[in-house]
Amino acid sequence: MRLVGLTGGIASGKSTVSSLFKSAGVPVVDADIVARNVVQKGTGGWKKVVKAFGNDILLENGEIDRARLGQIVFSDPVKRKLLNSLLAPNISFGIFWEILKLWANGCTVMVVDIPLLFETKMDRWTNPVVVVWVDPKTQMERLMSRDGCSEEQAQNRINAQLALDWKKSEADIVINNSGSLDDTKRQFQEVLKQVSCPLTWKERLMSRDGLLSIVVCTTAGVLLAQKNLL
Ligand SMILES: CC(C)(COP(=O)(O)OP(=O)(O)OC[C@H]1O[C@@H](n2cnc3c(N)ncnc32)[C@H](O)[C@@H]1O)[C@@H](O)C(=O)NCCC(=O)NCCS
Ligand SMILES: Nc1ncnc2c1ncn2[C@@H]1O[C@H](COP(=O)(O)OP(=O)(O)OP(=O)(O)O)[C@@H](O)[C@H]1O
Repeated sequence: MRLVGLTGGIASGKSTVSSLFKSAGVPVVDADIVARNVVQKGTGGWKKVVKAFGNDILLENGEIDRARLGQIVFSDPVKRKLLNSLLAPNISFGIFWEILKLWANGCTVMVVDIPLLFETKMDRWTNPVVVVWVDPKTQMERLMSRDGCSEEQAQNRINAQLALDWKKSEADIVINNSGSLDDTKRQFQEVLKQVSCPLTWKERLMSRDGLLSIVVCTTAGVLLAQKNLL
């Protein structure tokens, strides 16, 4: 199995690239969706967050007010660390579960879209790591325009993550998303070729069918050996 790590900075274009992967038939595990699911009303994650941050972060219907919680954690590193530590186990398990389901379905190449891939050190489980990079000015403009936030709020969100240039330096593959969507799509075609190249023997062994072959061969070997010994 090949686990492709997809990461970048906030509003650098990860979701845009992950949609391209999905359109090309490559399944994507989206950590932002997992992170949303684990704090749905009544879940264990929801209970932990409400206990730590109080009822003030709830909407009238009892769901978490994400905008409110975002304002709190993106302007206070201590509170952000608290939220991260509370949710990390739930998010990691959720991601693992989604990967396991795809693996059990026989999927051999999948993408995990994790904004905090390097920050959470999950990059050690993925290969190759694709970083979606964007120049700082464009990142700021796109973030402010998409989220309708001020420059200060946008800067706080950018500062909450490791520097995008550093992530770029650690990447196996970089997609420069500073230009047009067509430009990104062109780069994506090359990336798709790279991530779809034949699996290495290690990746094959890690896939469902590879592991099944090992189990079948080992069982047959043991049975044969026992028969010969009798
Ligand atoms: C703070 C919250 C409530 C804000 O929700 P909101 O709907 O406004 O944003 P959303 O979840 O769509 O995240 C948007 C982007 O913000 C960035 N981001 C989210 N959480 C964090 C964080 N803890 N630290 C740094 N950046 C973050 C990511 O780039 C993400 O793609 C939410 O992001 C959250 O619960 N974060 C903690 C969970 C987490 O770590 N998520 C990242 C998945 S690896
Ligand atoms: N090449 C592009 N040209 C113009 N706009 C773009 C381009 N790529 C992405 N965008 C826009 O920039 C914004 C951020 O892109 P996107 O949501 O894909 O980023 P992201 O990295 O997934 O963000 P987040 O970290 O918040 O999840 C979106 O509004 C998107 O439509």
